[in-house]
Amino acid sequence: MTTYGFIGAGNMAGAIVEGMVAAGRSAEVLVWSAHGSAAALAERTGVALAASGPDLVALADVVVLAVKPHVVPTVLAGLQEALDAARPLVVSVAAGLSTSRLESLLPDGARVVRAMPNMAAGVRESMTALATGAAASQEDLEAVAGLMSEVGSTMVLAEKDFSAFIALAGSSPAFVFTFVEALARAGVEAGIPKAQAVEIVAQAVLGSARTVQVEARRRRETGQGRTPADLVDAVCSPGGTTVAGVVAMERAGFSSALIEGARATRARDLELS
Ligand SMILES: NC(=O)C1=CN([C@@H]2O[C@H](COP(=O)(O)OP(=O)(O)OC[C@H]3O[C@@H](n4cnc5c(N)ncnc54)[C@H](OP(=O)(O)O)[C@@H]3O)[C@@H](O)[C@H]2O)C=CC1
Ligand SMILES: O=C(O)[C@@H]1CCC=N1
Repeated sequence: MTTYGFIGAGNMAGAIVEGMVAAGRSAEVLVWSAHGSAAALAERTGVALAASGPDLVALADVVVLAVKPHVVPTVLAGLQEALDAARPLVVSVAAGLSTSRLESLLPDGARVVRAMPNMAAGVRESMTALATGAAASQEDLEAVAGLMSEVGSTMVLAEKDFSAFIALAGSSPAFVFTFVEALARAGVEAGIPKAQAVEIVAQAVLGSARTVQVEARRRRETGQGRTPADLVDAVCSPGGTTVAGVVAMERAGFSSALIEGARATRARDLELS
């Protein structure tokens, strides 16, 4: 059994750990953080809490760094001795930190895999990108894919594309949550209670996403599936309600706003690195 040790237990580690617990793999998880959030996560989910960072490193086969990017150098500086002794596989989910930057902060020859998950890991629907560092093997990649595929879909991605990926998947749940909140507010304006409006919009988003996936699969397999643009056309009856809404949304800059959001996210990731 592989033991996955999480350093940092905030939003992202919390989502992955909750996904692992939902997958029945809580026995493989160990957590630690500096100021009490790991203790709270362990209490909430029943996973084991390490006594200290060095203890976690000594016990884990795979150490997952889930602290903010600017905290990673300090955390690794405090763990050098333990990392050098145990030589675990190190996984980072931090935005903006390349595998080569991570390797420069670790003992020589450290095996590093970079992962970019998203918050949907908590419901086992993350979209996670993976890239290996210079010393990591195919087996190392498979160990991390084994962890992340328990909490959603995974894809191996060239590291140069991670900034774009963060815009499309790592950060995009916040774009979608903003969309849900805004559309639900429109429902409230029209007289629907907020909780009911959120439930309605969430199911509409879920169903739309599933439709895109099913059509994309059909397109791959048979060449017949519809693209997202085809699906927009399928909902827009000529002279109907939807096209009136889509035209008004585009007049207000909906597509441009999303593209600008993705560009700013990508630019910020490049800036962090
Ligand atoms: N949030 C998201 O949707 C996503 C986040 N990420 C990446 O995940 C990483 C974590 O982000 P997120 O979970 O949102 O951040 P949070 O602020 O929610 O969590 C950060 C965690 O770091 C811990 N921490 C802070 N300082 C130290 C320290 N010196 N030693 C050990 N642990 C420490 C905190 O615990 P304590 O206070 O107890 O020390 C806390 O549990 C980031 O690098 C981010 O780029 C990647 C994809 C998506
Ligand atoms: O906002 C951030 O920097 C992190 C990385 C991806 C999602 N949250």
